[in-house]
Amino acid sequence: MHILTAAQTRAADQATIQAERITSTDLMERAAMALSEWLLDRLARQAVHIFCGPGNNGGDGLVIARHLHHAGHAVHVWLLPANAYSSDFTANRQRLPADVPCAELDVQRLPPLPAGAVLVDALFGTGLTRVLTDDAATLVHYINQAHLPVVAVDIPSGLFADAPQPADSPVVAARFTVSFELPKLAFLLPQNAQWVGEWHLLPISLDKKFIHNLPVDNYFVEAAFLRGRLPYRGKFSHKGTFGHALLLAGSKGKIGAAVLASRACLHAGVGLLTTRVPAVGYDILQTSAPEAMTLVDPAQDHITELPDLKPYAAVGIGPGLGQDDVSCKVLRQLLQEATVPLVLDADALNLLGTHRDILDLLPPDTLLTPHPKEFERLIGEPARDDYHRLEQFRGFAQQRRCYCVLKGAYTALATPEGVLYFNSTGNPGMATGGSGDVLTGLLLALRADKRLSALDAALLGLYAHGRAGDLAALETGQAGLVAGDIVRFIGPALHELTAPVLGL
Ligand SMILES: NC(=O)C1=CN([C@@H]2O[C@H](COP(=O)(O)OP(=O)(O)OC[C@H]3O[C@@H](n4cnc5c(N)ncnc54)[C@H](O)[C@@H]3O)[C@@H](O)[C@H]2O)[C@@H](O)CC1
Ligand SMILES: [K+]
Repeated sequence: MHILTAAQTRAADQATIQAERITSTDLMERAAMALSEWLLDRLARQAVHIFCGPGNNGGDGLVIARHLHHAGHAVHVWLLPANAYSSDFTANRQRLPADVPCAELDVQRLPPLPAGAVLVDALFGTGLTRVLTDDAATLVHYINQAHLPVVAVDIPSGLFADAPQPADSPVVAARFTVSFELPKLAFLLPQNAQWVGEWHLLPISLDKKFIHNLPVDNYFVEAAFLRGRLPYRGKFSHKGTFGHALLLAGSKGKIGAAVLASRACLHAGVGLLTTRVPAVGYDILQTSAPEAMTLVDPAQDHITELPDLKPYAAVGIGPGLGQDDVSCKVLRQLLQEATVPLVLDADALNLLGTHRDILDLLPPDTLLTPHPKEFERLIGEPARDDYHRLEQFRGFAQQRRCYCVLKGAYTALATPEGVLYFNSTGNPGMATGGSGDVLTGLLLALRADKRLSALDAALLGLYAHGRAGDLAALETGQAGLVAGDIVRFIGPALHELTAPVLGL
């Protein structure tokens, strides 16, 4: 899915209106009708108070009021006085049945809101041009202080759709944000979670061809986006078809990371896996991941030597590696000698952050998987806010010609071309030790598969990781989920993504 800017969203609305030969009032009716049905599916008998601004967001609110009223709900409409109103607002103001209570708000004397009411925020949408002040700001504070559930229409009022805003800007804190057709960048950033709440998208048949041709820097990745990218396993496949991967992982006390990454790699369909561990890990790995071949380092507690790289189709390094100087030498040597795809995680990234000269050795198309703290160490500069972090992240991948993953609720992938892909799967249960090691193993398996491009391997890996976590949580609950549960569901998650034979 494309993630559009506010300006592109307006253009897509206009293109749809022209292509379908409908009016903007018709499109508003379609959008607000969909939202009314979304509300009707969830409302019990609560009174609904709808706050309408002067533009088309307010127009949506008026249409919703009409539909809820016709469905037999008690609806109250509150209008924010303004000097001018949009034509679709005015048209729908006139269509509001006379028996729906509708009043202009006097911000000096705001009415008490009844306990148990549901509030609909239709004050401002994507037409917001500046931070809210004066009456609009007073109204936002009043809504937030009511401590009643708020459903925001399209976007919480006061929130910019795709740009940072000054601290302390008044923004409605919604429990639900219900938007149309495509997600907005603002919904994906942790700093906005307090306002956006749980967001939902309703399809309104915007012009697909127009949207497809719009140049965008950001995508939201759902299953449909990945359809056909993971080829089926042909009847005459053999181990060599899926590649032989090498994993360098583990140090004393952190052999579990090597085990989890190895098991994830095996369950993601790698042809063969060799795992390099220090001697302390030999028995543990042989016992807990017997399908992996174990290549023991001469040292007891840390990896100190790089094995011959010739047999391998891809190499992963980092989980539980430790940050010993000798291991750093191994990393340096790997970056200098490798001619196959690399996956770098955890301590490998921390070592890059503390020995910044090795960053220049990163081969093109290397896949790095930092979480925000590791990313900050990697670039050596804290981010001002989530938007700034995204731009640092995009810039890093472009400058280093690498694929970089930024782990979080909507894990993002940045490409060497500077495009961002936000993953849609996963749940808070996955915020648990070892789930990053699982991701590394999974990505390593997909990078060893020569049938996949670097981009497809990364996108499929991120999606399958989150999906495996979602499937696991159905069984364990989120709190009960441990990284090993994610491993168990990698197979089913990849199976869902696999292209059918002959693409039919
Ligand atoms: N364009 C379309 O065809 C559709 C639009 N839709 C709705 O229309 C919304 C966008 O409507 P508009 O473009 O009219 O914009 P909005 O309704 O978001 O806001 C525009 C109004 O707010 C005022 N305004 C902007 N910033 C302000 C500020 N900081 N303080 C006070 N006033 C401010 C403007 O002067 C204007 O009167 C979407 O978010 C969505 O809810 C939907 O009905 C779907 C179809
Ligand atoms: K709104």
